[in-house]
Amino acid sequence: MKRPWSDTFRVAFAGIAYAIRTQRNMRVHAAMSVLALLLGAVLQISTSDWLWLGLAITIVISAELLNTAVESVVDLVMPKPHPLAKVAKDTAAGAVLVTAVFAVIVGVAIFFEPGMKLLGAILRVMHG
Ligand SMILES: Nc1ncnc2c1ncn2[C@@H]1O[C@H](COP(=O)(O)OP(=O)(O)OP(=O)(O)O)[C@@H](O)[C@H]1O
Repeated sequence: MKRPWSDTFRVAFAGIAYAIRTQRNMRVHAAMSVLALLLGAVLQISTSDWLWLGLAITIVISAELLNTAVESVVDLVMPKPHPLAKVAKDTAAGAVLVTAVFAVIVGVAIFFEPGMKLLGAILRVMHG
C-alpha cells in the first residue's frame, strides 16, 4: 500500500527538524535566512530580488540537508577513519560552501545599495 501524503510530509519535516536540532551550521543558515527575509520586507525589495533571495536560501538549506544526510550515511557505514569517508564528507561540506558563497554574493547584490540608503536616512534623522 502506498504511503499517505501526510506521512511523506511528516518524515520530510522530521528530517528538517533533525538537521536544525543537531547541526550548528544549519541553525546559522536558518537564522541568516530569516534575517534576509525580514530585511527584504523592510527594504521592500523587487519581485526579481525576492526570487534571487529565495533561490539562494533554497540551495543553501538544501545543500545543508544533503550534507547532513551524507554525514549520517558515512557514520553509519564507516564509523572508523577511511579515506573515502573523508572524501564523501569533505565534498559534501564543499557543496555547502559553494552555495553559501553564492548566497553572500546575492545578499550583497540585493542589500548593499538599499541598505546604505536606509543607513544614510537613519543617520540624517539622528543628526537632525
Ligand atoms: N570516517 C571518517 N574517515 C575519515 N575522515 C573522517 C571521517 N569522519 C569524519 N572525517 C573527517 O572529519 C571531518 C569532520 O567530520 P564530522 O563528521 O565531524 O563532520 P562535520 O563537517 O564537522 O559536521 P558536523 O556539523 O556534524 O560537526 C570530515 O570533513 C572529514 O574530513
